[in-house]
Amino acid sequence: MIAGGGLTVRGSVDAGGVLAALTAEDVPALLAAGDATLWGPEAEPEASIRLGWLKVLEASQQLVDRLAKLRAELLADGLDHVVLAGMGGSSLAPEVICRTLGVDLTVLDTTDPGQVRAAVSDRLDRTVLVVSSKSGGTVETDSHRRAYLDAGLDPARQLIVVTDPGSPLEAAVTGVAREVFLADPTVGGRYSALTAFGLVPSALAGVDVSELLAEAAALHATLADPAGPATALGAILGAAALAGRDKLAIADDGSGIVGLGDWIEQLIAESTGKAGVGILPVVLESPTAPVAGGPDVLRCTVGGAMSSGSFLSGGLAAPELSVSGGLGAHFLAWEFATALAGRVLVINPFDQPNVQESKDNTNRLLASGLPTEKASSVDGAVEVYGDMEAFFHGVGDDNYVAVLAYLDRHADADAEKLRALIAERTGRPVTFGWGPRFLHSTGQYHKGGPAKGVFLQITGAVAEDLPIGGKEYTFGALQAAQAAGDREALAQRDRPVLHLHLTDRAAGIAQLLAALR
Ligand SMILES: O=P(O)(O)OC[C@H]1O[C@](O)(CO)[C@@H](O)[C@@H]1O
Repeated sequence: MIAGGGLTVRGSVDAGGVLAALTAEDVPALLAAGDATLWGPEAEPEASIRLGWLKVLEASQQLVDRLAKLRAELLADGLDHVVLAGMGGSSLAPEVICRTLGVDLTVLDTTDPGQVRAAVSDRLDRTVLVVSSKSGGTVETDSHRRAYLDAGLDPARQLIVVTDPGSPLEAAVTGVAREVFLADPTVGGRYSALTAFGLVPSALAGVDVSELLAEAAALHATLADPAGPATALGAILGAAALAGRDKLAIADDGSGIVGLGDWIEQLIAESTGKAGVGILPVVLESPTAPVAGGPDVLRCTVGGAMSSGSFLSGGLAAPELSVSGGLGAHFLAWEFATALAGRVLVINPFDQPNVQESKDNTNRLLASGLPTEKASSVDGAVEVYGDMEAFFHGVGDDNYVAVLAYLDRHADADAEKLRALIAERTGRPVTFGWGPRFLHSTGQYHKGGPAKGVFLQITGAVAEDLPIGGKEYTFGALQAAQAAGDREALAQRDRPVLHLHLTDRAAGIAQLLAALR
C-alpha cells in the first residue's frame, strides 16, 4: 500500500522492476519538473507543448473568484440551467465533478438528433450554454452552438465559451458571447480536468471547485517522490501492460464518485492506444458486473474507501489494483500515471494520431453522400448488415468486443445492458461506447492500439431530424456519416465490424437484450 497527498494505491501486481527503472532514471522527478524528453526524440516536440497540466493549479485557483462572480450574475439574470457542449476531454471531467456532487449539469456530447433536440428545448429561457473546445474546430461542438443559436439563445446573455487562444471558435465568438475563457494551450484535452475546461462549467453549475483544487495540490506535492502514489500507479499500469495485462477493468466501489471510469477511459485509451500497443480500459457497471477475459485483465477499483479485501464475490472479487482518494487527487494522479505508463510502453501519451481517420471519412461522406448498403437480413426491428452468428463465433481468446452505439444515451439507455450480456456470452472483455462520444476516447485505441478488437456498431432510426444552421447537412446526416466513417476506418484495418440498424429503437434494443439473454 502506498499513500500520500490524499491518495492511496494498493496493488498486488509485481511492478518492482518497472518502478526500479523509473527511479534509477529519476523519471518521477523529471516528469514533475516538466521534462519533455522522457518519451523519446520523436515525441519531444509535442510533449514540450503538452506538459502545462503539471503547473496549472495556481492559475486555476485564480479562476475561482471570477467564476463565483459570474455565477452570481447569471443567477441574478434568471439563468440557472447550465448546459455544456463539448466532446471528450472538454466535457468528461465536468460531468464527473457535477454528478459526484449532485449538481445539475446537462452535458451535450452527441449528434443524436433526439438527444440534441431534447436538450435544446429544455428550459431554454433559463439556459446558459457553455461551449468548450480547445481546438475550436470540433464538428459536434460547433453543431451544438449552432443548434442553440437556431433555437433563439441570446449569445450576449446566455453563451459562455472556453477555448484555446487563437482558435477559430475564439474568433467566431469574441464580441458575441457573454464571456470567453481562454485556457492554457500547453494542456491537451484529456489532461485538462483541473484547468478552465474542468472548472468553468462545474463552477457555473454550482460546484465549489476550491476543494477539488486543494485535493490536487496536496497530491501535487508528492509527484516528484519515487515512493509517491501516482508513481506507484503509473508503474503498476505500465508493468501490467508489459506483462500482457493490457485490459484495465475499472469499477467504482461505492465511494460516491460518479462516472470517474469514463474519464479514466478517455485519458488512458486515447493516450496509450497507438503504434499497435496500449491499455484498454473496460468500464464496469459495478464491482460485481461480469469482467470476462483472463490473465490479460487487470482488475481495478477506483474511488472508494473500501479495501481490495472487501470484495468477496462477483466480477472484481479480487482486484489487483485499488485507488482511493478525493476526486482532485484522482485527476492529477491518473494524468501523471498515464504519462509514466506512456514512457514504459514507449509511446507518446500526448498525441492521438488515428482520431483523424474517422473524421476525414465523415467529411468525405457528408460531401459525397452515404453509400447505399443492403441489409443481409432483417429480424423484427433489427436490420443486420453482416452475419451475426459468424461475428460472435469469430470472437477469439485474445479479442475484445467493442459495442459502439450511435443512439440517445438517455432515451436509449437500456442499450448499455448489452455490455455485460455480451461479456457473458463471449467470455471476453467488452467495452460500451456511445457514438460519437467514444470517437474522442476509445476510438483512438480501436484504430491505433493492438489489432484485437471486434466491433458491434448499432445505429437507430431517427424519428425527427434537426437541421444545423449554416450547414447543408442535418444532425441525423452527421450522425449517420460518423457511424459510416468509423466503419470504413475499421474496415480499412481489416477489423471485423457488424452493423445493426434499429428501425424501432426501443423494440430493437429489447429484441437484442432478449436474444442475448
Ligand atoms: O476540445 P476539442 O478540441 O473540441 O476536442 C475534443 C476532444 O477531441 C479530441 O481532440 C480528439 O478526439 C480529444 O482529445 C479531445 O478531448
